[in-house]
Amino acid sequence: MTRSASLLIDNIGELTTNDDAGGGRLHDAAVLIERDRIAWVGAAADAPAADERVDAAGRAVLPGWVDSHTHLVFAGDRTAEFEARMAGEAYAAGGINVTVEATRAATDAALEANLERLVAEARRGGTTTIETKTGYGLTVRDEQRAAVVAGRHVDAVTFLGAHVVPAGADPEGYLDLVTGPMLDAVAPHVSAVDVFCERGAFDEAATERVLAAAGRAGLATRVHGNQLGHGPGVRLAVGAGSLSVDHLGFLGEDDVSALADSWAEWSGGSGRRGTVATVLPACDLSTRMPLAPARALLDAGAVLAIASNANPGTSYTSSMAFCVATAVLQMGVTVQEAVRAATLGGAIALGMERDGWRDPKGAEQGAVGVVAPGARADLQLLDAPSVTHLAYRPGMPLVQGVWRAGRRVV
Ligand SMILES: N=CN[C@@H](CCC(=O)O)C(=O)O
Ligand SMILES: [Zn+2]
Repeated sequence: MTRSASLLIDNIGELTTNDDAGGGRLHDAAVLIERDRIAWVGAAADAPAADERVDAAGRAVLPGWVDSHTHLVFAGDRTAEFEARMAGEAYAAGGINVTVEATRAATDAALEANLERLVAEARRGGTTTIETKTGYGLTVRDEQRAAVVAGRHVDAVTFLGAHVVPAGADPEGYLDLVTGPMLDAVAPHVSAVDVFCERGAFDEAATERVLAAAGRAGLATRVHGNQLGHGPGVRLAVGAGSLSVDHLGFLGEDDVSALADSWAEWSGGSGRRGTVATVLPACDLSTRMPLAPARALLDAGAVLAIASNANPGTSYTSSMAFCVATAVLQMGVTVQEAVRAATLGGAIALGMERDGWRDPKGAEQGAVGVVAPGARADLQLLDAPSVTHLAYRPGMPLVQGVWRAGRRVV
Protein backbone atom coordinates (compact mmCIF):
# COMPACT_ATOMS: atom_id res chain seq x y z
CA MET A 1 0.00 0.00 0.00
CA THR A 2 1.08 3.61 -0.48
CA ARG A 3 2.60 5.91 2.10
CA SER A 4 1.71 9.58 2.52
CA ALA A 5 4.44 12.11 3.35
CA SER A 6 2.84 12.62 6.77
CA LEU A 7 0.08 10.74 8.56
CA LEU A 8 -1.60 11.55 11.85
CA ILE A 9 -3.21 8.73 13.82
CA ASP A 10 -5.52 10.75 16.00
CA ASN A 11 -8.02 10.25 18.81
CA ILE A 12 -6.22 7.22 20.29
CA GLY A 13 -7.95 6.09 23.49
CA GLU A 14 -4.92 4.23 24.84
CA LEU A 15 -1.44 4.44 23.33
CA THR A 16 1.22 1.98 24.51
CA THR A 17 4.56 3.70 23.88
CA ASN A 18 7.03 1.62 25.94
CA ASP A 19 8.75 4.96 26.38
CA ASP A 20 9.58 4.94 30.07
CA ALA A 21 10.27 8.67 30.10
CA GLY A 22 6.52 9.20 29.57
CA GLY A 23 5.27 6.34 31.75
CA GLY A 24 4.95 3.91 28.86
CA ARG A 25 1.30 4.70 28.15
CA LEU A 26 -0.77 7.73 27.11
CA HIS A 27 -4.51 8.35 26.92
CA ASP A 28 -6.33 10.59 24.41
CA ALA A 29 -3.19 10.64 22.32
CA ALA A 30 -2.03 11.05 18.72
CA VAL A 31 1.01 9.92 16.70
CA LEU A 32 2.49 11.71 13.71
CA ILE A 33 4.32 9.60 11.12
CA GLU A 34 6.63 11.15 8.55
CA ARG A 35 7.79 8.75 5.84
CA ASP A 36 9.09 5.62 7.67
CA ARG A 37 9.56 7.16 11.11
CA ILE A 38 7.56 8.47 14.03
CA ALA A 39 7.90 12.25 14.11
CA TRP A 40 5.78 13.26 17.10
CA VAL A 41 3.83 11.64 19.98
CA GLY A 42 1.57 13.52 22.37
CA ALA A 43 -1.88 14.61 23.51
CA ALA A 44 -4.53 14.53 20.79
CA ALA A 45 -5.42 18.10 21.74
CA ASP A 46 -1.93 19.25 20.66
CA ALA A 47 -1.71 17.19 17.48
CA PRO A 48 -0.01 18.86 14.52
CA ALA A 49 -1.49 18.96 11.01
CA ALA A 50 -0.67 16.21 8.52
CA ASP A 51 -1.37 15.24 4.88
CA GLU A 52 -3.58 12.38 5.98
CA ARG A 53 -5.48 11.59 9.19
CA VAL A 54 -6.76 8.32 10.60
CA ASP A 55 -9.35 8.59 13.38
CA ALA A 56 -8.71 5.83 15.92
CA ALA A 57 -12.09 6.68 17.51
CA GLY A 58 -10.90 6.00 21.06
CA ARG A 59 -9.37 2.62 20.25
CA ALA A 60 -6.00 1.27 21.42
CA VAL A 61 -2.75 1.66 19.47
CA LEU A 62 0.49 -0.12 20.35
CA PRO A 63 3.81 -0.96 18.69
CA GLY A 64 3.69 -3.72 16.09
CA TRP A 65 4.71 -7.08 17.55
CA VAL A 66 8.43 -7.84 17.45
CA ASP A 67 8.67 -11.59 16.90
CA SER A 68 12.25 -12.36 17.86
CA HIS A 69 12.17 -16.13 17.30
CA THR A 70 10.78 -17.94 14.25
CA HIS A 71 11.83 -20.69 11.82
CA LEU A 72 10.03 -19.75 8.60
CA VAL A 73 12.27 -21.15 5.86
CA PHE A 74 10.99 -24.68 5.43
CA ALA A 75 8.93 -26.99 3.29
CA GLY A 76 6.64 -29.86 4.24
CA ASP A 77 4.18 -30.59 6.98
CA ARG A 78 4.30 -32.33 10.37
CA THR A 79 0.60 -32.85 11.07
CA ALA A 80 1.14 -36.55 11.74
CA GLU A 81 3.81 -35.78 14.35
CA PHE A 82 1.48 -33.28 16.03
CA GLU A 83 -1.35 -35.82 16.09
CA ALA A 84 0.95 -38.42 17.63
CA ARG A 85 2.02 -35.92 20.26
CA MET A 86 -1.56 -35.09 21.15
CA ALA A 87 -2.12 -38.83 21.49
CA GLY A 88 0.62 -38.97 24.10
CA GLU A 89 4.01 -39.20 22.33
CA ALA A 90 6.77 -36.91 23.59
CA TYR A 91 8.39 -34.25 21.41
CA ALA A 92 11.98 -35.11 20.42
CA ALA A 93 14.55 -33.02 18.58
CA GLY A 94 14.87 -35.71 15.88
CA GLY A 95 11.56 -34.62 14.27
CA ILE A 96 13.49 -31.71 12.78
CA ASN A 97 15.01 -34.12 10.22
CA VAL A 98 11.58 -34.66 8.63
CA THR A 99 11.47 -30.96 7.76
CA VAL A 100 15.13 -31.02 6.70
CA GLU A 101 14.37 -33.67 4.10
CA ALA A 102 11.41 -31.73 2.67
CA THR A 103 13.31 -28.43 2.72
CA ARG A 104 16.31 -29.82 0.86
CA ALA A 105 13.98 -31.22 -1.81
CA ALA A 106 12.12 -27.90 -2.29
CA THR A 107 13.01 -25.39 -5.01
CA ASP A 108 14.11 -21.88 -4.06
CA ALA A 109 10.81 -20.59 -5.45
CA ALA A 110 8.76 -22.96 -3.29
CA LEU A 111 10.71 -22.03 -0.15
CA GLU A 112 10.30 -18.34 -0.88
CA ALA A 113 6.57 -18.65 -1.61
CA ASN A 114 6.00 -20.45 1.70
CA LEU A 115 8.04 -17.83 3.56
CA GLU A 116 6.07 -15.02 1.93
CA ARG A 117 2.81 -16.70 2.89
CA LEU A 118 3.93 -17.00 6.51
CA VAL A 119 5.21 -13.42 6.70
CA ALA A 120 1.89 -12.14 5.29
CA GLU A 121 0.05 -14.21 7.91
CA ALA A 122 2.19 -12.67 10.67
CA ARG A 123 1.57 -9.14 9.36
CA ARG A 124 -2.18 -9.71 9.47
CA GLY A 125 -1.73 -10.58 13.14
CA GLY A 126 0.05 -7.28 13.87
CA THR A 127 3.68 -8.40 13.60
CA THR A 128 5.94 -5.77 12.06
CA THR A 129 9.41 -7.08 12.95
CA ILE A 130 10.41 -10.69 12.32
CA GLU A 131 13.58 -12.61 13.04
CA THR A 132 13.89 -15.97 11.35
CA LYS A 133 16.41 -18.76 11.43
CA THR A 134 17.96 -21.14 8.96
CA GLY A 135 18.28 -24.68 10.31
CA TYR A 136 16.24 -26.91 8.03
CA GLY A 137 18.93 -27.18 5.32
CA LEU A 138 21.97 -28.39 7.25
CA THR A 139 24.25 -28.51 4.20
CA VAL A 140 26.42 -25.57 3.13
CA ARG A 141 24.26 -25.01 0.06
CA ASP A 142 20.91 -25.37 1.81
CA GLU A 143 21.79 -23.22 4.82
CA GLN A 144 23.17 -20.49 2.57
CA ARG A 145 20.11 -20.42 0.34
CA ALA A 146 17.83 -20.32 3.39
CA ALA A 147 19.71 -17.28 4.68
CA VAL A 148 19.57 -15.52 1.33
CA VAL A 149 15.85 -16.18 0.81
CA ALA A 150 15.05 -15.09 4.39
CA GLY A 151 17.02 -11.86 4.02
CA ARG A 152 14.62 -10.70 1.31
CA HIS A 153 11.60 -10.83 3.61
CA VAL A 154 12.46 -10.46 7.30
CA ASP A 155 14.26 -7.98 9.56
CA ALA A 156 16.91 -10.31 10.99
CA VAL A 157 18.31 -13.65 9.90
CA THR A 158 20.01 -16.08 12.29
CA PHE A 159 22.20 -19.04 11.28
CA LEU A 160 21.03 -22.24 12.97
CA GLY A 161 23.26 -24.84 11.33
CA ALA A 162 23.59 -26.26 14.86
CA HIS A 163 19.93 -27.32 14.95
CA VAL A 164 20.48 -31.09 14.93
CA VAL A 165 23.12 -33.38 13.47
CA PRO A 166 21.48 -34.33 10.16
CA ALA A 167 20.46 -37.94 9.69
CA GLY A 168 23.43 -40.09 8.69
CA ALA A 169 26.09 -37.46 9.51
CA ASP A 170 29.02 -38.00 11.88
CA PRO A 171 28.53 -35.61 14.87
CA GLU A 172 32.18 -34.44 15.09
CA GLY A 173 32.49 -33.97 11.34
CA TYR A 174 29.21 -32.06 11.26
CA LEU A 175 30.35 -29.75 14.05
CA ASP A 176 33.55 -29.06 12.10
CA LEU A 177 31.40 -28.14 9.12
CA VAL A 178 29.01 -25.88 11.09
CA THR A 179 31.81 -24.00 12.81
CA GLY A 180 33.94 -23.85 9.64
CA PRO A 181 32.89 -23.84 5.98
CA MET A 182 29.15 -23.61 6.64
CA LEU A 183 29.56 -20.62 8.94
CA ASP A 184 31.91 -18.96 6.43
CA ALA A 185 29.35 -19.39 3.64
CA VAL A 186 26.37 -18.15 5.64
CA ALA A 187 28.02 -15.36 7.71
CA PRO A 188 27.65 -12.60 5.08
CA HIS A 189 23.87 -13.14 5.08
CA VAL A 190 23.10 -13.27 8.82
CA SER A 191 23.48 -11.14 11.94
CA ALA A 192 23.57 -13.90 14.56
CA VAL A 193 24.26 -17.58 15.22
CA ASP A 194 21.95 -19.85 17.23
CA VAL A 195 22.55 -23.31 18.71
CA PHE A 196 20.08 -25.89 20.01
CA CYS A 197 21.69 -26.90 23.31
CA GLU A 198 19.68 -29.96 24.29
CA ARG A 199 19.66 -33.71 24.67
CA GLY A 200 19.37 -35.12 21.14
CA ALA A 201 20.87 -31.95 19.65
CA PHE A 202 24.13 -30.31 20.87
CA ASP A 203 25.77 -30.87 24.26
CA GLU A 204 27.71 -28.39 26.38
CA ALA A 205 31.07 -28.82 24.61
CA ALA A 206 29.51 -28.60 21.16
CA THR A 207 27.49 -25.52 22.15
CA GLU A 208 30.65 -23.84 23.42
CA ARG A 209 32.37 -24.52 20.11
CA VAL A 210 29.49 -23.00 18.13
CA LEU A 211 29.37 -19.90 20.34
CA ALA A 212 33.13 -19.44 20.11
CA ALA A 213 33.10 -19.78 16.31
CA ALA A 214 30.31 -17.18 16.09
CA GLY A 215 32.34 -14.81 18.24
CA ARG A 216 35.38 -15.24 15.96
CA ALA A 217 33.14 -14.43 12.98
CA GLY A 218 31.99 -11.25 14.73
CA LEU A 219 28.37 -12.42 14.96
CA ALA A 220 25.96 -12.10 17.86
CA THR A 221 24.67 -15.31 19.42
CA ARG A 222 21.45 -16.85 20.71
CA VAL A 223 20.80 -20.20 22.33
CA HIS A 224 17.82 -22.57 22.29
CA GLY A 225 18.14 -23.71 25.89
CA ASN A 226 16.39 -25.58 28.70
CA GLN A 227 13.52 -26.64 26.42
CA LEU A 228 13.21 -30.37 27.09
CA GLY A 229 14.96 -30.60 30.44
CA HIS A 230 17.40 -28.90 32.79
CA GLY A 231 20.76 -28.24 31.18
CA PRO A 232 23.61 -25.83 30.58
CA GLY A 233 21.90 -23.65 27.94
CA VAL A 234 21.19 -20.60 30.08
CA ARG A 235 24.60 -20.68 31.77
CA LEU A 236 26.41 -20.93 28.43
CA ALA A 237 24.32 -18.18 26.82
CA VAL A 238 24.88 -15.75 29.69
CA GLY A 239 28.57 -16.66 29.82
CA ALA A 240 28.96 -15.96 26.12
CA GLY A 241 27.03 -12.66 26.31
CA SER A 242 24.35 -14.01 23.96
CA LEU A 243 21.56 -11.64 22.99
CA SER A 244 18.95 -14.13 24.18
CA VAL A 245 18.33 -17.63 25.43
CA ASP A 246 15.00 -19.01 24.34
CA HIS A 247 12.47 -21.66 25.55
CA LEU A 248 13.33 -21.87 29.29
CA GLY A 249 10.76 -24.46 30.37
CA PHE A 250 13.22 -26.03 32.83
CA LEU A 251 15.06 -23.44 34.92
CA GLY A 252 16.83 -23.73 38.24
CA GLU A 253 17.14 -20.80 40.62
CA ASP A 254 20.72 -20.33 39.43
CA ASP A 255 19.49 -19.95 35.83
CA VAL A 256 16.93 -17.32 36.82
CA SER A 257 19.50 -15.36 38.79
CA ALA A 258 22.11 -15.62 36.05
CA LEU A 259 19.66 -14.02 33.61
CA ALA A 260 18.68 -11.30 36.08
CA ASP A 261 22.30 -10.63 37.10
CA SER A 262 23.33 -10.18 33.48
CA TRP A 263 21.10 -7.06 33.37
CA ALA A 264 22.06 -5.85 36.85
CA GLU A 265 25.68 -5.92 35.70
CA TRP A 266 24.81 -4.04 32.51
CA SER A 267 23.02 -1.36 34.56
CA GLY A 268 26.04 -1.27 36.85
CA GLY A 269 28.24 -0.37 33.86
CA SER A 270 29.68 -3.75 32.87
CA GLY A 271 29.72 -2.58 29.26
CA ARG A 272 28.20 -5.89 28.18
CA ARG A 273 24.46 -6.18 27.49
CA GLY A 274 22.55 -8.75 29.42
CA THR A 275 20.92 -11.83 27.93
CA VAL A 276 17.18 -11.62 27.25
CA ALA A 277 15.00 -14.45 28.57
CA THR A 278 12.72 -15.32 25.65
CA VAL A 279 9.68 -17.43 26.43
CA LEU A 280 7.65 -19.21 23.75
CA PRO A 281 4.17 -19.88 25.15
CA ALA A 282 2.65 -21.37 21.98
CA CYS A 283 5.51 -23.86 21.76
CA ASP A 284 5.13 -24.87 25.41
CA LEU A 285 1.46 -25.64 24.75
CA SER A 286 2.01 -27.40 21.43
CA THR A 287 4.68 -29.67 22.89
CA ARG A 288 2.82 -30.14 26.18
CA MET A 289 5.87 -28.98 28.05
CA PRO A 290 5.88 -26.92 31.26
CA LEU A 291 5.23 -23.23 30.69
CA ALA A 292 8.36 -21.15 31.16
CA PRO A 293 8.44 -19.30 34.52
CA ALA A 294 7.88 -15.83 33.11
CA ARG A 295 6.63 -14.44 36.44
CA ALA A 296 9.71 -15.60 38.34
CA LEU A 297 11.98 -14.20 35.62
CA LEU A 298 10.35 -10.77 35.81
CA ASP A 299 10.32 -10.79 39.62
CA ALA A 300 14.04 -11.57 39.64
CA GLY A 301 14.77 -8.65 37.31
CA ALA A 302 15.36 -10.45 34.02
CA VAL A 303 14.45 -8.79 30.72
CA LEU A 304 11.63 -10.84 29.21
CA ALA A 305 10.69 -11.34 25.57
CA ILE A 306 7.72 -13.28 24.23
CA ALA A 307 8.01 -14.77 20.75
CA SER A 308 5.99 -17.17 18.60
CA ASN A 309 8.71 -19.70 17.65
CA ALA A 310 6.63 -20.23 14.49
CA ASN A 311 7.87 -23.48 12.92
CA PRO A 312 6.27 -26.63 11.49
CA GLY A 313 7.30 -28.89 14.38
CA THR A 314 6.71 -27.37 17.79
CA SER A 315 4.70 -24.20 17.24
CA TYR A 316 2.90 -23.77 13.94
CA THR A 317 1.52 -20.32 14.68
CA SER A 318 2.86 -16.81 14.28
CA SER A 319 0.09 -15.31 16.42
CA MET A 320 1.77 -13.03 18.92
CA ALA A 321 -1.65 -12.10 20.30
CA PHE A 322 -2.18 -15.77 21.16
CA CYS A 323 1.23 -15.86 22.86
CA VAL A 324 0.45 -12.69 24.81
CA ALA A 325 -2.95 -14.02 25.91
CA THR A 326 -1.38 -17.33 27.00
CA ALA A 327 1.34 -15.51 28.94
CA VAL A 328 -1.31 -13.51 30.78
CA LEU A 329 -3.80 -16.31 31.36
CA GLN A 330 -1.33 -19.08 32.16
CA MET A 331 2.07 -17.63 33.08
CA GLY A 332 1.10 -15.05 35.69
CA VAL A 333 2.19 -11.88 33.94
CA THR A 334 0.02 -8.78 33.54
CA VAL A 335 -1.25 -7.67 30.16
CA GLN A 336 1.09 -4.67 30.20
CA GLU A 337 4.09 -6.87 31.02
CA ALA A 338 3.18 -9.32 28.25
CA VAL A 339 2.66 -6.59 25.66
CA ARG A 340 5.98 -5.03 26.59
CA ALA A 341 7.74 -8.41 26.32
CA ALA A 342 6.21 -9.02 22.87
CA THR A 343 7.28 -5.61 21.58
CA LEU A 344 10.19 -3.92 23.38
CA GLY A 345 11.41 -7.21 24.88
CA GLY A 346 11.69 -8.73 21.40
CA ALA A 347 13.44 -5.59 20.16
CA ILE A 348 16.06 -5.86 22.92
CA ALA A 349 16.52 -9.55 22.12
CA LEU A 350 17.32 -8.51 18.55
CA GLY A 351 19.44 -5.45 19.42
CA MET A 352 16.88 -3.24 17.67
CA GLU A 353 15.61 -1.12 20.55
CA ARG A 354 17.76 1.81 19.44
CA ASP A 355 17.91 3.68 16.13
CA GLY A 356 20.60 2.73 13.65
CA TRP A 357 20.45 -1.06 13.39
CA ARG A 358 20.83 -2.46 9.90
CA ASP A 359 18.39 -4.80 8.19
CA PRO A 360 19.58 -7.75 6.04
CA LYS A 361 19.75 -5.45 2.99
CA GLY A 362 22.10 -3.10 4.88
CA ALA A 363 19.55 -0.29 5.28
CA GLU A 364 19.64 1.68 8.53
CA GLN A 365 16.40 1.42 10.53
CA GLY A 366 14.75 3.25 13.42
CA ALA A 367 14.19 1.58 16.78
CA VAL A 368 11.36 -0.93 16.97
CA GLY A 369 9.16 -1.93 19.91
CA VAL A 370 8.67 1.69 21.01
CA VAL A 371 6.51 4.60 19.94
CA ALA A 372 8.78 7.64 20.19
CA PRO A 373 10.19 10.24 17.83
CA GLY A 374 12.80 8.67 15.53
CA ALA A 375 11.49 5.12 15.96
CA ARG A 376 10.40 3.15 12.92
CA ALA A 377 6.70 3.79 12.37
CA ASP A 378 5.49 0.28 13.24
CA LEU A 379 2.06 0.40 14.83
CA GLN A 380 -1.07 -1.65 15.26
CA LEU A 381 -4.58 -0.37 15.85
CA LEU A 382 -6.86 -2.68 17.81
CA ASP A 383 -10.62 -2.83 17.54
CA ALA A 384 -10.67 -2.48 21.32
CA PRO A 385 -10.33 0.33 23.85
CA SER A 386 -7.25 -1.12 25.56
CA VAL A 387 -4.58 -3.81 25.24
CA THR A 388 -6.31 -5.63 28.10
CA HIS A 389 -8.75 -6.96 25.49
CA LEU A 390 -5.92 -9.06 24.02
CA ALA A 391 -6.24 -11.38 27.03
CA TYR A 392 -9.82 -10.53 28.04
CA ARG A 393 -11.04 -11.54 24.55
CA PRO A 394 -8.48 -14.22 23.61
CA GLY A 395 -8.63 -15.58 20.10
CA MET A 396 -10.68 -12.69 18.73
CA PRO A 397 -9.42 -10.94 15.57
CA LEU A 398 -8.77 -7.56 17.20
CA VAL A 399 -6.17 -6.20 14.77
CA GLN A 400 -7.83 -3.50 12.70
CA GLY A 401 -4.86 -1.74 11.12
CA VAL A 402 -1.10 -2.26 10.86
CA TRP A 403 1.56 0.22 9.72
CA ARG A 404 5.10 -0.93 9.07
CA ALA A 405 7.80 1.67 8.37
CA GLY A 406 5.00 4.17 7.86
CA ARG A 407 3.20 2.09 5.24
CA ARG A 408 -0.21 0.62 5.92
CA VAL A 409 0.11 -3.15 5.44
CA VAL A 410 -3.22 -4.29 6.94
N1 LIG B 1 14.03 -26.52 19.52
C1 LIG B 1 14.52 -26.48 18.43
N2 LIG B 1 13.99 -25.98 17.31
C2 LIG B 1 12.60 -25.70 17.11
C3 LIG B 1 11.87 -26.91 16.75
C4 LIG B 1 11.99 -27.21 15.38
C5 LIG B 1 11.25 -28.41 14.94
O1 LIG B 1 10.84 -29.29 15.71
O2 LIG B 1 11.10 -28.45 13.73
C6 LIG B 1 12.02 -25.04 18.33
O3 LIG B 1 12.49 -23.96 18.66
O4 LIG B 1 11.08 -25.56 18.94
ZN1 LIG C 1 13.14 -22.23 17.85
